[in-house]
Amino acid sequence: MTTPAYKRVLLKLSGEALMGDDPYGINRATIERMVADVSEVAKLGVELAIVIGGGNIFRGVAPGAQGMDRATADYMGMLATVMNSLALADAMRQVGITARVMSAIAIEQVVEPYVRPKALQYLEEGKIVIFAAGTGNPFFTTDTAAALRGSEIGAEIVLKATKVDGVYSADPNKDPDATRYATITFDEAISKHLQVMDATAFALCRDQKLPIKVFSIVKPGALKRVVLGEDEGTLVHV
Ligand SMILES: Nc1ncnc2c1ncn2[C@@H]1O[C@H](COP(=O)(O)OP(=O)(O)O)[C@@H](O)[C@H]1O
Ligand SMILES: O=c1ccn([C@@H]2O[C@H](COP(=O)(O)OP(=O)(O)O)[C@@H](O)[C@H]2O)c(=O)[nH]1
Repeated sequence: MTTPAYKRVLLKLSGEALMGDDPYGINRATIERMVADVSEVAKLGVELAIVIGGGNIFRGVAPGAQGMDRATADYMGMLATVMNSLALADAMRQVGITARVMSAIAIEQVVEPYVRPKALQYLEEGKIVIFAAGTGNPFFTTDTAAALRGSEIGAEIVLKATKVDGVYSADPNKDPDATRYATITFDEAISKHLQVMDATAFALCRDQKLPIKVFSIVKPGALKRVVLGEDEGTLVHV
């Protein structure tokens, strides 16, 4: 089966996963592998928009940010996502994929600003759009940015590629007895305080009836399996 289950998706890539086994920063082999996964899916004809996090860079500067004003630290985090977006777009360029980076905060000499109709146009042209700088607001996360942009562009689903292979009854990195859900409702995920995504992102997707698939960013072929509608990860639904 090679028919994709979706026409347009919003892919959220973990920033933290970009560092691979390094203590922080962008691991070359890791970003190349992510691009290879994305490329496979793009070849299926799926329109792809991407939101990438910033945890890999921000973790590196975090010791110096201790005691910092929260909003200022968050702006630094947003700038980290801009760096990751540029690195991702360039890694795509190197393998012949056309990507456009659009930023939620104005830094016009570096990347073009986010303009919704322009983003829609790029997607229709088959280009990959990378949304940088999260929502552009402090006190939010890139997961919420994924929910927001996913809603704006009319994506059929938000695909959260992260370090775990789905939503568990508790944080699997802390609780060895945690069990994975095949599917879970937004209300359940919110009421059980499952931390795999923040409540703002869950609530926005719930209100917009935009399902989320949580799956592993490290498992080979997982993204393609998800896009083909195969049994992979956890579906969060209304
Ligand atoms: N109930 C849960 N199910 C799955 N993962 C969970 C859960 N609770 C907490 N987590 C943690 O959430 C992490 C993923 O969320 P997050 O830190 O936002 O990652 P990302 O870098 O993808 O944005 C996982 O690595 C896992 O340790
Ligand atoms: O709309 C947003 C998106 C991100 N951030 C900041 O950017 C950081 C990096 O994003 P995130 O932690 O979501 O990335 P990931 O977990 O994927 O590495 C966050 O911690 C926030 O400090 C923010 O302030 N507003």
